[in-house]
Amino acid sequence: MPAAKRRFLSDLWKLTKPYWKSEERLKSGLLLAVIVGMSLGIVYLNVLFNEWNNLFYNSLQEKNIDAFFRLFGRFTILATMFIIVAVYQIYLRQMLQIRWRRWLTQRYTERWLTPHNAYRLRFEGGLTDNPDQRISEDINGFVEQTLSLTLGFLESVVSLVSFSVILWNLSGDIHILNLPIPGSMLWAALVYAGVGSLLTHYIGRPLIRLNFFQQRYEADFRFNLVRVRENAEAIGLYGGEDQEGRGLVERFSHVVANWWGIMRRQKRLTWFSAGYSQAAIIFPFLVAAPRYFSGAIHLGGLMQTVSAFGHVQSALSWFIDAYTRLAEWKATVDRLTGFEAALEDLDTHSEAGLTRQAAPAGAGMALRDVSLRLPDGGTLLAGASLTLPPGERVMLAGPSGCGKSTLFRAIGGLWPYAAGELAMPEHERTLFLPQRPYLPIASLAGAVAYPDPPERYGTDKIATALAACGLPHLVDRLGEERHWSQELSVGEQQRLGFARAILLHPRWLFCDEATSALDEASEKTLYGLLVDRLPDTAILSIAHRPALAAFHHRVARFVPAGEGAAWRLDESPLAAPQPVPA
Ligand SMILES: Nc1ncnc2c1ncn2[C@@H]1O[C@H](COP(=O)(O)OP(=O)(O)OP(=O)(O)O)[C@@H](O)[C@H]1O
Repeated sequence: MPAAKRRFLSDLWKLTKPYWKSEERLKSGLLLAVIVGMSLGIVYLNVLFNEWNNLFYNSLQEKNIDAFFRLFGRFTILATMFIIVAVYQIYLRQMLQIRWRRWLTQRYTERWLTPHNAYRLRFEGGLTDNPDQRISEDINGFVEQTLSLTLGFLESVVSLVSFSVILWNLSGDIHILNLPIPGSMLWAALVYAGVGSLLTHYIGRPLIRLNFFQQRYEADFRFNLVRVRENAEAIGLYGGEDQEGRGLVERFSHVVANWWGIMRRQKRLTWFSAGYSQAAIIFPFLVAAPRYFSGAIHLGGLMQTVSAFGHVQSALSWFIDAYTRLAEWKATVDRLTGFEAALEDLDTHSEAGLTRQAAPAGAGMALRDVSLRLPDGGTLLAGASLTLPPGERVMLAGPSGCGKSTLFRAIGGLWPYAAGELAMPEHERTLFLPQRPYLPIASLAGAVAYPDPPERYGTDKIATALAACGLPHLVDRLGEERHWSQELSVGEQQRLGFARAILLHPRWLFCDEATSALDEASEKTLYGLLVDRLPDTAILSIAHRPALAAFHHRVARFVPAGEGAAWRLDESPLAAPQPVPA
C-alpha cells in the first residue's frame, strides 16, 4: 500500500477510534449494528426484486394474467418492506451521526478551551487556521462522510458479490478464438465499470486539493467579514470602508479563482460520468441481446440480466459516484488531523512558558530569572526577578513595546516563549484587567461578574460595585442582554473592569493600562477605590502615567539591557511607602 494511503488510513483510525472506545460505544455500537443490518436487508430486497423481474416479464411475455396479478401482489409486499427499511435506515443513520458529532464537538471544544490553548494555537503554524471551522464544519463533514462512505462501501461490496453470482448464472458462454468463456455478462460489467473507475480517478484527482483550498478561502473570507462587522465603528471613523472593501474583494477573488478551478475540473468529470452513466443504460441490452434473439433466454431472463448488470455496474461504480466525496473526505480528515496534531503539540510543547511552583504560605508571588522571547527567537527580556508580597502594590513601567504585557501573558500562562520560575500561592484568586476588559454578550450583570456567574454575587452587590466605579446610570440595566463592548465607551468599559475587580475581590490583581482611557482625576478615584476596597490584594500595574506611582509601594522598570537581550528589569523602591492620596 502506498505511504500516502497508509497515512490516510492511520489518520482516519486515529480520528475514529476515540468515539468507538468511549462510554457511548455500547449504545452507538448497537445503533450501528441495526443500521448495517438494514443496509444488508436493502441488498437482500434488491436480490428479491431482481428475481421478481424474471417472473414478472415472463408473465407478460406469456400473457399469463394470474401470474401477473400474483406478482403484482408480491411487488407490493416487497416495495412496502423496502420503503420501511429505507426510511428507518436513513433515520437511524442520522441519529448516530448527531450522537457522534455531539461527542466529538464536545471533545474538541474542551481541548481547544483547555486553559491557554485557544491563545497558544496561534503560534502553531499553518494547519490550525480557523479552529471555528474545524469544530463546526469539519467535524460535521467528517462524521457524515465517514458514515455514508463506509456504509455505502459495505452495501456496494455485498451487492457486488450477490449480483455477480446472479449474473454469472444468467450469462452464457462467449467464444473467443473458439474458446468458450463463461460468465460473459459478468466480465462485460467488470470491464465496463473497471475502465470507468480508472478514468474517473484520473480525471477527478485534482479536486482533492481544490476542495481543500476552497474551504480555506471561504473561511478566510467569512472571518474578514466578521472582523469588519466587529470593527464597524473604527472603520467608519477612519473612513476605511473603501480599503476594507478592497481587502474583501481581494479575499473573495481567491474564492472565485479556486471555484473556477473546481468548475473546470468538475465539468471534465461530468462530461465523462454523464456519458458513462447514459451508456450504462443501453450497454447491457446490447451485450445480452444476441442470447435473447437466439431464444437462449426469455424476456424475463433478459430483464433480470439487465437489472443484475445494473446492480453490479452500480456497485463497481460506487467508487466513481463517491469520487468527489472521497476527495472531500480526505480533505476533511487532513484538516482535522492537522488540528488534532496542533492540539497534541500544545500538550507536549517544549515551549512550556514559565516553570510554575506553589509559593510557601504567606510568601507571595515571585518571578525568578525570567526571560521572554519573541516567536522569531529574539530576546525581549532577560534575567528578570520580582517579588510581590501579599497586599503589596508594584507599578511596572517601561517604554512602549518593551514587553510589559508579554510579561503578564507569561504570568497568566499564555506566552510559551518564556523561561524562568514563577512562584504563586495556590488556590488564591488571580484577576487580569487588560486595557479593554473582555465583555461577553450577556446580561450586564453577567458581563460584570465574568467569568463567575452573576448569581454568585446577586444584583445588589453588582449594582453597588457599578455605582462605586462611576456607572450608576447602568444599574437599572443589569438584566439587559447586549453586545456591551460595542455599546459602552472605552472609559466605561474600563470602569466596568474595576467594578469586576471589586466584586470578584482577587488576592492577586494584574492591571495592564486599565485606566488608559480615563482622565487623571477618574484614574485616581478608581485606584483609590481599589486600595480602599481591596486592602489585602496585591496589585501589579502596568501604567505610563507617573501620577499612578503614588498608589504603589515600588516601581519596577524595563530598562535597556546590555548585549543579548533588549531589556532587563530594574527595581527602584519609592523613597517611602506611598500614602494613598485622599
Ligand atoms: N503574538 C505575538 N507575536 C509576535 N510578536 C508579538 C506578539 N505579541 C507581542 N509581540 C511583540 O512583543 C513585543 C512586546 O509587546 P508587549 O505588548 O508586551 O509590549 P508592551 O510593553 O506591553 O507595550 P505597550 O506599552 O505599548 O502596551 C512587541 O514588539 C510586540 O510586537
